[in-house]
Amino acid sequence: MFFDRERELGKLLRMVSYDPNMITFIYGPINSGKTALMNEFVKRLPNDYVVFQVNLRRTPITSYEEFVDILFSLEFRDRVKTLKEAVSLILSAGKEAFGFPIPAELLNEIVREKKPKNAFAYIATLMKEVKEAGKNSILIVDELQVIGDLKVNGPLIYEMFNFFVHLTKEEHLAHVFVVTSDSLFIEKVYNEAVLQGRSSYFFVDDFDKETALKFLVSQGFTNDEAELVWSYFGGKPVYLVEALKHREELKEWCEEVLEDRTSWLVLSLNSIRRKNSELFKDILVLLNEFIDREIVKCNEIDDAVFWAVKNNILFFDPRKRLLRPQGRLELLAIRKALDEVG
Ligand SMILES: Nc1ncnc2c1ncn2[C@@H]1O[C@H](COP(=O)(O)OP(=O)(O)OP(=O)(O)O)[C@@H](O)[C@H]1O
Repeated sequence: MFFDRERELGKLLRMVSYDPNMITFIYGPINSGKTALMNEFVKRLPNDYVVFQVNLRRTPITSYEEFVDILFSLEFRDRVKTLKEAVSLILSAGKEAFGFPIPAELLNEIVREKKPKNAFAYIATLMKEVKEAGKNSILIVDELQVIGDLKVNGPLIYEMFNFFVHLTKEEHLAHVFVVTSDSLFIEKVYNEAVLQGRSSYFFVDDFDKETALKFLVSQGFTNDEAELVWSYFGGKPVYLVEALKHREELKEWCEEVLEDRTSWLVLSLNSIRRKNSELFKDILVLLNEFIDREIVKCNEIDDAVFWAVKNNILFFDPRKRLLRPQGRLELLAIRKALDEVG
């Protein structure tokens, strides 16, 4: 059951009705519904689009071979002998193509030579052929940051950024969407010279109050029940969906989830206190800012901010340079945890 996001869907569909020009980074707090939104977007695309999804979160990627494995998914292995056959397979597969079909011989060469450029050149050629056949390519990459440390003749991520610029601004071959919840990654991307003037940012936030309440009421909740859920979880879709399963003992369930999140935070803070008392003090000062505010200005990612963002307690928006809890649950957990450790 997919709910709302009509404004976001309208924007995305409009975006791809023009020639590709920029890489679009889809970002936002954790579990805000980025993946669900992109899935719905794909469903609503007209049939003259071909969507290639590269999901890097499925398995850990620690080598070039593993990266190539994800790119050229097993599903299409050994099914084509030539580029022409690969293109036919894509065109006959419908709107969603999972991975890029590639002749086995070429794949072996790409793995042997360890030159990501060759893999990307092959994909660009495929997309060119797709375009000549009258279809528009869309590339959606989920969790690109997982290859952040991977080096294959230099950092692989830069090779990918260059490839995305080639597909968009230079050749207008494909719309490229990079989806991530990692705001530290977005911060790096935002300051990356190679991406200046070549990327745009699309923010997917939790539902606002009106939408969250509408969703819950549309699923049979009373206004009071919906208000109660909002007071614990704000508009975080994942919890709204979970709340539906706990209607019989709603208040207890809300309290339990908050208790769990608070205990986890107290444990993490106590562990930091033992290991690094200076950092612990700085984190306390930082979290104390949220005692009477929900959002604060942040100009510098110091160690305390880094820790809180890395551990998904806070979310940092690099464009507005704002820091806030990942969701309402985290805001409440911070306030309770400070009572215990402070
Ligand atoms: N528009 C929506 N309508 C109904 N349910 C939704 C919607 N968006 C998200 N959800 C629910 O919330 C869950 C989490 O959403 P999703 O996985 O899309 O978040 P995400 O932002 O991609 O997460 P991550 O932070 O892990 O990248 C979904 O599995 C779904 O149950």
